[in-house]
Parts: sequence; structure tokens; C-alpha cells
Amino acid sequence: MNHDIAFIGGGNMARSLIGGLVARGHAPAAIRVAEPVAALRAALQADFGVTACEHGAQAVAGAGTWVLAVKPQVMRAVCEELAPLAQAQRTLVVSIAAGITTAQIDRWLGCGLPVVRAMPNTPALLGAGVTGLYAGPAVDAAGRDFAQALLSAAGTTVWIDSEAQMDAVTAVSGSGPAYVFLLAEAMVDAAQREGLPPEAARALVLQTVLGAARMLTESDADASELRRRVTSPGGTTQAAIETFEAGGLRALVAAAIHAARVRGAELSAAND
Ligand SMILES: NC(=O)C1=CN([C@@H]2O[C@H](COP(=O)(O)OP(=O)(O)OC[C@H]3O[C@@H](n4cnc5c(N)ncnc54)[C@H](OP(=O)(O)O)[C@@H]3O)[C@@H](O)[C@H]2O)C=CC1
Ligand SMILES: O=C(O)[C@@H]1CCC=N1
Repeated sequence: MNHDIAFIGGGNMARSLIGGLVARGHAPAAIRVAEPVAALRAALQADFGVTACEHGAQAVAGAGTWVLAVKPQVMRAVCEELAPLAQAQRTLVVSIAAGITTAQIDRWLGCGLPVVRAMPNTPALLGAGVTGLYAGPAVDAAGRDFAQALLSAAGTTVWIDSEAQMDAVTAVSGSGPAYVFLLAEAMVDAAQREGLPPEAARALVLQTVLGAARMLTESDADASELRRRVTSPGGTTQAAIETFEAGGLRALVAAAIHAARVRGAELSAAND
């Protein structure tokens, strides 16, 4: 199998994936990116040594795998423009777009192609991402293996058997880093409101998030047990946790993730 990879779209997520691939030893010469924004092309070339082109046709020529990394709103037009080349090359297609289904991608590319739907997240840039993967019906074992190897450069991977669940994956882990960043922003703001200088507030919050994430992934205890160990009866943490619970934090998180999942389905329907 030809291991050259063409990215269509060189924005935030493609940049994270390319950074992960190059950091893990994938040859930059075997990665090409199509990206209309000149400044993004220059940055990708300078930072990772990959080849960046203005047009999709230049990037995909000879590439065995295409990673479709454009917004859902332009995916149909991008695919239809590349359909003749997709049919000629019979390429493996990996779409990372939120909401857009493997059947839509296949139809827009002219039908019959192996399409993998992947949902990575931005920690991919550090090799600390997680990707949900779903293989469409035309994907063979070699295609699954290559898609998994590609996304493994970004972190861990989880295969999903039912494509309908990919919108939930998107809502949980695709968008999830933003939820953690929002909590960090709110904690830094609150720390300053309580009188801490901005730099101290930032340093305290960032290391707290990092330390807590490491405990979640490196200790045997689950999140509720780790929380219990911080929460001295009648102490400071209890006062904070009771405030979160009284404010409906759990229901709010559930409603937010539900809204993200519903939005994924809407993106599919609205851009068909
Ligand atoms: N950001 C994230 O955390 C994640 C994003 N995704 C998915 O990844 C995809 C990209 O998202 P993201 O990287 O955030 O978006 P960005 O807007 O940062 O990147 C998309 C890039 O594609 C470019 N583009 C537009 N049309 C074309 C074209 N015809 N050929 C090549 N490139 C083109 C855009 O240029 P221009 O701005 O000029 O339109 C833009 O630079 C989306 O489908 C999203 O759902 C998936 C997981 C996580
Ligand atoms: O916000 C979005 O639509 C994309 C998909 C997951 C993360 N970012």
C-alpha cells in the first residue's frame, strides 16, 4: 500500500495530526497538504517540513490515503471536485469532519470507495489525543490497519461499531478538550477574583489540571474515589463540591454534551 498521505485542509485539526505524525517519525516528504490560506501553508512547511499546496488536486496526486480535514460546511463541494481523482486512484479516505457520514463522503466522491470516519482531538499535537474510528462497508483489513496506524500517531484509538455513535464520540472527546479549557479559564478568573495575581493564578490552575489528569490516567482509583480523597469532611473541597452540585453541574454537562451530539446530526443534514 502507498503510504503517502494527502491532507485536504490544513487548519487546526490537520495541523495537530500532522504534528503528531511527524513527531512520531512519519517522513515529512510523504505528507502533502492542500490549504488555501498562504500563511497556514507557510507555517506547515516551516514547522513540519511537509509539502503544502494551494489546490487539492496537487496534494492528492499519488497519495494512497486522503485525510479530509475541511469544515463540514464545505465537505460536499471539496469531495465533488476531487471525485474524478478519487475514482481514478481508488484511495483510502479518512474524514475527520464532525457529523458528516461515511455514506455522504462515499456518495460525493462517486461511490464504492473505502471511507473511514475518524474523530480525533487537538491533543493529537502532543501525541496525547484520542480518536474514535468507524470503518465504512468498503474498508478492508489493510485499510482499517492503516487508518488506525495513522491516527495512533495522534494518541490512542477506539473503534466504534455503530456509526450513529460517532456523533456522541464527537460530543465527548472531539469537543471535550474545549470543556476542560473552559473550566481552566473559569478557575483562573475565579482565582484572580479571590485576590491572586494573574501569573500565580495561571500557574496554580494549569498544574492542578495537569496533576489531576495524570492521577485520573495513572492511578487505579476512578474519578469519584479520587475526588473523595481530596474532600475532607467539613472542609474546603466539600464547600466547593456542594456548590457545584447545588448549581446542577452534572445536568449542565449532560445537556452540553447532548447539544453537541445533536449539532453533529444537524451538520450532516444541513450540508447534504
Ligand atoms: N478543531 C478540532 O478540535 C477538531 C476538528 N475536527 C474536524 O476537523 C475539520 C477541520 O476543523 P478545523 O481544523 O478546526 O477547521 P479549520 O477551519 O481550522 O481548518 C479547515 C481548513 O480547511 C481550509 N479549506 C477550506 N476549503 C478548502 C479546500 N477546498 N481545500 C483545502 N482546504 C480548504 C480552510 O480554509 P478557509 O479558512 O479559508 O476556509 C481551513 O484553513 C472539521 O470538519 C471539524 O469538524 C475534528 C476533530 C476535532
Ligand atoms: O467544534 C467542532 O465542530 C469540531 C468537531 C469537534 C471539535 N471541533
